[in-house]
Amino acid sequence: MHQEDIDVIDNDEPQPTDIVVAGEQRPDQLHVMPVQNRPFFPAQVMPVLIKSGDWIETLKAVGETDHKMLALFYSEDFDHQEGRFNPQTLPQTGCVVRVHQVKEGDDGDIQFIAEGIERVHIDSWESTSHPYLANVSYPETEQDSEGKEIKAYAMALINAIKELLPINPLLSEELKDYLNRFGPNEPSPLTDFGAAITTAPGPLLQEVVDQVALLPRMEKTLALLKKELDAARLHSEIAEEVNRKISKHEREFFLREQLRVIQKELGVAKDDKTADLEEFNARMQGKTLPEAAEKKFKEEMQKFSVLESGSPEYAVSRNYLDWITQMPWGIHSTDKLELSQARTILDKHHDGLDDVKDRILEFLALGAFKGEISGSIILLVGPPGVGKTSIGRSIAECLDRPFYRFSVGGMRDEAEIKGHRRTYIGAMPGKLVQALKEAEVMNPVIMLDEIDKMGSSYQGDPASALLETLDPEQNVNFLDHYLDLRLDLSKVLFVCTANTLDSIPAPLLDRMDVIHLSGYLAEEKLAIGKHHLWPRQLKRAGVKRSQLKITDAALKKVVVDYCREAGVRSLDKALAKLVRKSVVKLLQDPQQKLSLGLKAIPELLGPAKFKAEQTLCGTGIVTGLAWTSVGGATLPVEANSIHQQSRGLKLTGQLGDVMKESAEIAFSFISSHLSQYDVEENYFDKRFVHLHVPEGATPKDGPSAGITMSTALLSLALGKAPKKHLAMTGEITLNGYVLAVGGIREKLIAAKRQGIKEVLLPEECSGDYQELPDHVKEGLKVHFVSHFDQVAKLAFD
Ligand SMILES: Nc1ncnc2c1ncn2[C@@H]1O[C@H](COP(=O)(O)OP(=O)(O)OP(=O)(O)O)[C@@H](O)[C@H]1O
Repeated sequence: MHQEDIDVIDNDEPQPTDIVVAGEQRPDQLHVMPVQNRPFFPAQVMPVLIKSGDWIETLKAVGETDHKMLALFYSEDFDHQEGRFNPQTLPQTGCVVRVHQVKEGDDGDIQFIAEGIERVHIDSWESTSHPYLANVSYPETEQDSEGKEIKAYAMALINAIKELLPINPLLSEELKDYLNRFGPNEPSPLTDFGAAITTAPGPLLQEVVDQVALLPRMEKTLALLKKELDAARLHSEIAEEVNRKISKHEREFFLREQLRVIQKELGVAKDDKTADLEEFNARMQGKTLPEAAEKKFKEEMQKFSVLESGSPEYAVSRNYLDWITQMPWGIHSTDKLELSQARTILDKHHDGLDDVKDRILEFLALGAFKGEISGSIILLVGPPGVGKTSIGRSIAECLDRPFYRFSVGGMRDEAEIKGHRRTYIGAMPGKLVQALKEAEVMNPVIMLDEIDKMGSSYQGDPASALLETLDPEQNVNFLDHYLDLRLDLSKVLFVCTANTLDSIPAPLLDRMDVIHLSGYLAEEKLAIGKHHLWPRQLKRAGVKRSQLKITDAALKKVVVDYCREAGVRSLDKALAKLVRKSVVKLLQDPQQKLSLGLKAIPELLGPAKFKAEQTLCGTGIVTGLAWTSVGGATLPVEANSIHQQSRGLKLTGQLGDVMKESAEIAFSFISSHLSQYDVEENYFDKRFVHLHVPEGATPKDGPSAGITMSTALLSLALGKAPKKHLAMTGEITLNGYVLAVGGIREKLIAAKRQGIKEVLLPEECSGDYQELPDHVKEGLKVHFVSHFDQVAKLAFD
């Protein structure tokens, strides 16, 4: 601001010699000027700024006087801009000041230095417009500085001011000015000075100005100073706290930065991006990439190197490079194709399963002959717990390849096989890429579990994606959407597992070498339990073989009375339970040696779940054989005549459509051929027959109970029970021909489990039967039939 001195007014700096001793010069008339914000105190020397040019008149008038004095009055509602005020609203007491150094700025502001002298009262007004002039009087302040109370207050005031000084360093300047003008023992100026340095609001300060009497003034000032002190203390505490917090953060930041710089200087660490780039390059050492992949990798590295590390693109690119560089490009494990060793490995992990092992050895032999295993997919089908997964694992061990297993059961999204496109947030490669990454070679054994339970949804059909993946013609160029690169999967050996073939899409099934694993016989389970499951359970529990034993008879009891399912999983669980319960006993006396005998089994496992053979038998009751995805089962069929009022057939037992039709065919055939079997021709004409297949709650379907239902109806008509310990399976036609059915092996195993001695099978199944291992055939008398006449003969003669 350009400032221009106004020559009419004395421009001297206020000098100590200018001090006006009260009473020395007391004009009766003074010009009056209001001040905003806070009142002026007699002990102050302060610049005063006025925004309106109108007041220059007043200041000029003051300049023309000898004394150069002006009365400043505090006015709450005075507006400098407007320049006017209501003289009636001024407080009672103001302050006489001497005016120095009046300066007028370009923008109309006026500034002068006011040196406070003493209190003043307005008695009457001479002029209530510019320049304002009033008749004034000067209230007397008693000067009893020796009074005890006053001295005490003065001390208290000095102490409070002293305390304020270090908290607000600006005050030290003001104190210096004050001490230049007054001695430390002048209580009135001291009191005014004390009030002036507080930040109390204007009205409170005016109360101090109005208070002419010294003692109450000191009291008021002391209260204001104490308040100021409290506020100042709180303020400094807060400031300190904030500083402490900030400085802690700053300290950490600086230390970290220093550490980073030092590490960089020492070559201990690089910045993240450089480290990543080096890591990615290092990972690619020794890998042979196809040309397209190499190009893509280089492009992506180039892009990554210029990306800002905070950008979202950076994270996407880094993730992509992370995946690409972890792929085992060009790395293959060398197959071990020694058949004798393979046999040893298979035998080590699996009891029985000779036919399965033979098939696998044939498969490996073919590989050995060709020099490599490629182009075939093995499908292991069988009920749960028969060792499909562990056979798969053993194949990998035989070949000395890494093994990776994942379940495709319930998979509904094609992207799980082929990956998501990179544009999606959180995109990931498909399972096969993940498998290769994990296996670290391009030719692992990958097991796809539960291939029969794959779903499909609007997100695509994973079965079709799998078709492409497994097809040796196509998987040389398998494309994962995330990597967007062609991978050669033709060297991977895929082993799939399923419980049933029915739900596997035909084109997929077509590409696979199917190996059946049917359920185990009791003797096989016994051997598996003894040689594999029991030792494994002991090992898991950390129990020595010598500490806990199980007799063969006890193990057999567990197999026969507690675990009759096709696989050995529940046997494994039962053995685990035996070990668990025995460990509790061993803990009580670690030295003792336990041997679990026949008696211990019900004690530890509870009552037997299966009772001794109780095949239903009698007139109208025939045992059939069924196949389910969890193994074979015996299936009794009951026929009964309810009344003789009308002809009719009622079917119960949760039968499916095919089975219902099969029952009707059986009924039609038997009723139309009764005379052939020495029963009166119209036996069924006036009989209402009920055919039931227990267990009623289990849904059943399929045509394979055709001859069983026919035999049950014939037995009813003949009034004669069929041979005991006989079971049968076969579809029947309307003319009594017996057609082939599936699952012969499982059905025979189930028959043996139930103590069946004789079985009737369709003639067409004799081929399947011949292929069965001897131990399955052993102990069963099998008859092959092609027409129901033979069935009737064998069942009732
Ligand atoms: N023949 C066998 N000899 C030794 N152990 C066996 C044999 N068959 C199965 N087991 C054991 O039984 C357990 C269950 O086998 P596994 O998990 O391979 O069954 P799975 O057929 O794959 O069943 P799921 O269809 O339910 O996956 C495994 O611990 C396995 O080692």
